[in-house]
Amino acid sequence: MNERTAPDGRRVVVKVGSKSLVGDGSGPRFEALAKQIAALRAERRAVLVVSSGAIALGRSALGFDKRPTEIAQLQACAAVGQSRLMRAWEEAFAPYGVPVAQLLLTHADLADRERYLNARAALDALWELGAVPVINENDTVAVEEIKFGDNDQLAAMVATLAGADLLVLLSDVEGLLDREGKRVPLVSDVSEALALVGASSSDLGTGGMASKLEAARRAAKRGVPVVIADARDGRALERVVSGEDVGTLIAPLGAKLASRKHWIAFTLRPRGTLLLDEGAAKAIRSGGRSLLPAGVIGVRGDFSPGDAVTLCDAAGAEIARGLARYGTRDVAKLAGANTRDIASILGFHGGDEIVHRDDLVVL
Ligand SMILES: Nc1ncnc2c1ncn2[C@@H]1O[C@H](COP(=O)(O)OP(=O)(O)O)[C@@H](O)[C@H]1O
Ligand SMILES: N[C@@H](CCC(=O)OP(=O)(O)O)C(=O)O
Repeated sequence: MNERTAPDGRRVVVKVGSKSLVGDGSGPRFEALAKQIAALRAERRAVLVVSSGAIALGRSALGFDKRPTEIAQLQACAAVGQSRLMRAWEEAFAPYGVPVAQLLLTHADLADRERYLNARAALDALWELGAVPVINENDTVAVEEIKFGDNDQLAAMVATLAGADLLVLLSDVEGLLDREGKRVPLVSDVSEALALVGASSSDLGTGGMASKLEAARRAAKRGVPVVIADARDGRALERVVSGEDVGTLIAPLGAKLASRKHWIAFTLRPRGTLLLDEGAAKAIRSGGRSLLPAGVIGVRGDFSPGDAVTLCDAAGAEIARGLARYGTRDVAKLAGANTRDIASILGFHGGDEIVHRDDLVVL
């Protein structure tokens, strides 16, 4: 596929990287973005911003000349920088009379289905009331286990949460560049595109191009097209939404996963691994089947009933993700057993399946 078509941007998530917001000329960046977003709202589009930059802004306010490495210091930078970041957004939107709303999220907020749905309702209410939500990770309280990874991943999760039909990742590059430094307009195979990627050149951002492509892969599974575009172009967002050939479009391929299944596979973090024998691996791969105890040959990790687990074939290759009906110890006892023996092995019966097909996503 090498032709681009205009994305249907009724609901648009725009992620802006630290370097773009806090590097040279950051004042005009906030203003240029606010102007474009206000114009999109006037066309009755719903827009939300995932904004990085808290740590970078806080770090200069606190006098660090390099990014600190100690977690507590990074958290302090985020706490100081976040309010400056919001002030910059508020000032940029003020001329258009657009209220901005701060949402700080941790992964734990989205890993709980009820909190996830509450966050979705809050976004809908904000849009209905005419505000522009500005989302960042709650870095001040987010320790390693509850981190999203980086804001590219946060943006992909927020795009599916918000039911977006377009995700724009703005960075300080034209888009994905090939080995000759030329812009790649369209990516249909993320794994192939990843081969082009080197490390990020700055100590401001955390993601790099690989992270943007991973985020795009994640969003594409929910049918959301992603464009990586250049924040240095003051009209980039406008151009992307109107379908101009700028940046790199990562087009969704294949069937679109249902919202809950996407959440199981791409928002939840697997707490353990189930190893399957050949027959079970085949049955799961072909789709539409539950995992029964008989096909389990090994279990790793520490999970409870309802936690996400990853399902691997005997060679360790990941096949699927799903919600376990039993915890680690019980799965270990049930491995290889016949379904009718579950109650006698465990002393209770929590369901015939280790992972029910309704809770299972083949990758
Ligand atoms: N093939 C590539 N094409 C474009 N950029 C690349 C590529 N490989 C690595 N990069 C790096 O990725 C960076 C963008 O990621 P990052 O620094 O995390 O930005 P942001 O703060 O906007 O998230 C670019 O500035 C560039 O240094
Ligand atoms: N949440 C952090 C940003 C983390 C991040 O992913 O940064 P970037 O790679 O610049 O998008 C902050 O506000 O500083």
